[in-house]
Amino acid sequence: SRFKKTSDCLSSILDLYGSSLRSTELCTILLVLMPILSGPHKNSLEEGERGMASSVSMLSSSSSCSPLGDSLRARAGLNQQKTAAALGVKISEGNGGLPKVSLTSSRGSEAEIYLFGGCITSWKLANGKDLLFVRPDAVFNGNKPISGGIPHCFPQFGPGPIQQHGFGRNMNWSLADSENSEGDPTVTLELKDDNYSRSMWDFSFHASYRVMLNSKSLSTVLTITNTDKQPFSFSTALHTYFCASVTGASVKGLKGCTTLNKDPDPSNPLEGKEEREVINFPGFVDCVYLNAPNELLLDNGLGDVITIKNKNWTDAVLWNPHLQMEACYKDFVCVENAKIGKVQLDPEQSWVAEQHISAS
Ligand SMILES: O=P(O)(O)OC[C@H]1O[C@@H](O)[C@H](O)[C@@H](O)[C@@H]1O
Repeated sequence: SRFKKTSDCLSSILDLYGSSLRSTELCTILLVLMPILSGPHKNSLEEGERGMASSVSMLSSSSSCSPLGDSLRARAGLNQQKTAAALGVKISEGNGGLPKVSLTSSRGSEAEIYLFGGCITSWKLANGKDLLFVRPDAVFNGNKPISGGIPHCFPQFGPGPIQQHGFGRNMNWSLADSENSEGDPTVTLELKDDNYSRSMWDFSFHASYRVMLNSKSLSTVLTITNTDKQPFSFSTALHTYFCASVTGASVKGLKGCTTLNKDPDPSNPLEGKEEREVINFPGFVDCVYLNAPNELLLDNGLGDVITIKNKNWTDAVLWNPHLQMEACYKDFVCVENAKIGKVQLDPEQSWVAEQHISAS
């Protein structure tokens, strides 16, 4: 419904699905759209919308992919028996050839997720503004975690016995499912233990990460399930990098929380209490907030106020590296939903946490 001209609709369909359409499917779409383009109602938006709706329903019931699509689907871990990705969900090669899932809402917002690390690297509103930040030193080589967007810290926030922030951000997640509800796409990614994870943390687990894009919000549900025969415990976080002007950025909602301040000594955090209503980023900031409320407000200093709501992410972290990252510290702040205290799971038990970020 956002297209004024049916030809714009057609070119958008081709952009989104061109590489995965069979010629017969393409012909069907053209057959539906041609009468609208050339017929008596060619200037009628209503007719254009109807034409688009029927094309769309055919696309979503399509189940075939081109060879390129098949190889990407395989790399994405997509079950070959399943139908093609849902409307508004596209799998392509991203930076460094890594599989990338692009979400496009019919109301114009967009998001990108790299399966490597299950990392959401971009969340754009309909006006094209990206609210997430990827550091200029980020590498997309499938070895090092992607520095930016929303990396996972799992099964350790850190510091701790295994690598800083755990291994969830440098393993390949797979795309388990995709759907579309009234124009808004949702995908579910999955991660399971393998030899690499077991070399550091010898447990069998299943992680599911549901990502829902709406016109003005991006929501995630993370579910960790113990698939082992013995109990395990973990800590975790969504290490969200937001685009910001660091001199104008501020966070509200943390007054009264117990703080573990890693400044000046990260290995020996100082316990305290947050007294400020509005927290700014005047220099190096690295602080854990225990028992944080389930709603924070981030003014990114760039004209957006972002509401960060959560369920069951009991803690929060603010981080800006200041001069430790001279090249980019002015352009982002991290506001992280976290679970710093260990979650204990018995076999077959699950832990679920939701994050909902929306912009106004
Ligand atoms: O691993 P990254 O993305 O560089 O982030 C590192 C930082 O992540 C923050 O969450 C920690 O509180 C910091 O102590 C740490 O330095």
